[in-house]
Amino acid sequence: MTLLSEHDLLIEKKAAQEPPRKFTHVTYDSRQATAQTLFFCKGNFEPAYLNQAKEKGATAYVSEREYVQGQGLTAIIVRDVQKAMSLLGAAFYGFPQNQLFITGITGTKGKTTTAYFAHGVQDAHTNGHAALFSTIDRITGPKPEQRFKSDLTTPESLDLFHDMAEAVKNGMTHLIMEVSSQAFKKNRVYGLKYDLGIFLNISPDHIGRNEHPTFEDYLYCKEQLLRNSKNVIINAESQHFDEINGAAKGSLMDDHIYLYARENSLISFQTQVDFEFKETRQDLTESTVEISSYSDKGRKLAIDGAYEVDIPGDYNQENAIAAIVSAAMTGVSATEIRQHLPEVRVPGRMEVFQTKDHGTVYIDYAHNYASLKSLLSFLRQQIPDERLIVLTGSTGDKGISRRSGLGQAISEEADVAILTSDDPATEDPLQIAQEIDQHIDHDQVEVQIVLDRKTAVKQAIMLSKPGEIVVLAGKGRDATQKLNGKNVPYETDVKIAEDLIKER
Ligand SMILES: CC(=O)N[C@H]1[C@@H](OP(=O)(O)OP(=O)(O)OC[C@H]2O[C@@H](n3ccc(=O)[nH]c3=O)[C@H](O)[C@@H]2O)O[C@H](CO)[C@@H](O)[C@@H]1O[C@H](C)C(=O)N[C@@H](C)C(=O)N[C@H](CCC(=O)O)C(=O)O
Ligand SMILES: Nc1ncnc2c1ncn2[C@@H]1O[C@H](COP(=O)(O)OP(=O)(O)OP(=O)(O)O)[C@@H](O)[C@H]1O
Repeated sequence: MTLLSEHDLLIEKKAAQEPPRKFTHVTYDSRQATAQTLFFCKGNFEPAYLNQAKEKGATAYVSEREYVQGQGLTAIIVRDVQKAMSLLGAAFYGFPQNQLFITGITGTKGKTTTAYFAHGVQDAHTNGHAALFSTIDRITGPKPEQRFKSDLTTPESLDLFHDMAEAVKNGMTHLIMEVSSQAFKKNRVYGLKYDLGIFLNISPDHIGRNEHPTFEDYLYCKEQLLRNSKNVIINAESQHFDEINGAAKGSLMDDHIYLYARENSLISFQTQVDFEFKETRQDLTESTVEISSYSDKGRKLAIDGAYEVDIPGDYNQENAIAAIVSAAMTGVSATEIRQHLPEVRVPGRMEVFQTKDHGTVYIDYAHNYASLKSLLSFLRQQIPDERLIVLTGSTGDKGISRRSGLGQAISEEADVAILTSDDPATEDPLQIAQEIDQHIDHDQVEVQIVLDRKTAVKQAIMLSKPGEIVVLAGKGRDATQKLNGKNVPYETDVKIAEDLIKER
């Protein structure tokens, strides 16, 4: 109760006749309640869930209002249940964050890739004692059963602190986690402080029903990482850099803010950054970047010199720089970083497959303007005179602005577009494809609509000739399709492509 009062969250506590002495479980899902559970009523909650929680043994509930269904239980009425849940969750699991060096990563694009880079290097440095909470998977320990698939980029607070506590129990000393703007908006990470926060970039995305009402709200939520970190690393080339840097300066002294930018970028002439980097070699599969430090605090990290990045794409160099600086700040030497960075691969991000009789196939997660544009313009530079064939769809029920963005990126860079399904959810995939198509310049790009994704993948590869590039965008290694509102198993773009390539 003290914790809630300190944060001005407690409105009232109504104790049951026999108030609980202790709790052995906390949950926000009535189906998971057991004896002596503290139950949280949040989100699209239905009062009947409280009946179920009570039947299963819950002894108290936390909620923004009192429910008749909660009669007989201790009721803890709070101003904001999500905030209360995060604080009480951390306390229930013994404040596991205090025993981990936590690196939080935010940005519209590159969170997962940067998290994998940082994790790969920190895990090697700590002999397997770095945990990872990413969009793809969560790693809470070194054993295979301590690695599982994620459902959200940043878990609900109770799950977050549960998994952190597991990581501590499994001997982990470091945690690298992606922090989505939704996590801040929904207070999944309320009260959590990061040892290090990385801000990669921001561009319009995640605006709409169930997400952010405006871009300003999206930016404000992302900036919370800077306000809750002890040290921050910021990509100075990000759009809205002045606001982002301003948010960092609002809560941190300059000594705790590390800025990086590409050499000769506009911002590198306007602002004193701590690190500049330049590409010294790049091809279709890898690149080399060279870092130079330009401040005392930058020089102290001793990371000047060349690094190999074995995931293609110039934007992955930016992601790698953030990971290199962050690793150095956690005590990893430049030699170790140089050794382990090239070993990192990210499932479903820039995976390259060579065919015998057709083009080179890239499987990537790009699914909005910013990411598809970066990907295609990188590939276009590599093959200025050959055809670039792109397969994409766009998700239903969210990110509506992505449809025009994808059409625009295709018009600017591609020669052929195959429009298909990508989690249409409850929407008609044909209509989504037509919406993307409306934004494609038909004088520049030949368009085909093939709604069955497996057929579309095969068609895209078969259409290509040696020297050309096929991009299968949007799904990475996703093994489900959301069709007609249901999650249906999907072989994955990777498996379909591999099987076809084996045959050809
Ligand atoms: C809008 C939003 O944030 N929704 C999240 C939220 O939903 P919610 O609280 O309304 O939960 P709900 O599923 O409607 O159910 C209401 C409550 O009743 C409970 N319940 C339900 C059934 C029952 O029988 N008994 C019971 O007690 C549920 O456990 C829940 O506590 O809490 C759920 C977990 O408890 C999340 O799964 C869900 O994320 C939805 C699915 C989602 O897609 N969110 C996206 C937008 C998201 O958060 N994405 C970001 C990444 C975006 C980015 O890159 O920026 C992320 O971090 O993943
Ligand atoms: N720094 C970057 N700038 C622009 N595009 C990028 C950057 N890094 C990665 N991408 C593109 O975005 C896609 C998604 O990358 P990644 O999964 O690392 O980002 P994310 O922030 O975790 O994305 P999401 O929020 O969609 O899960 C990649 O497949 C690539 O096409």
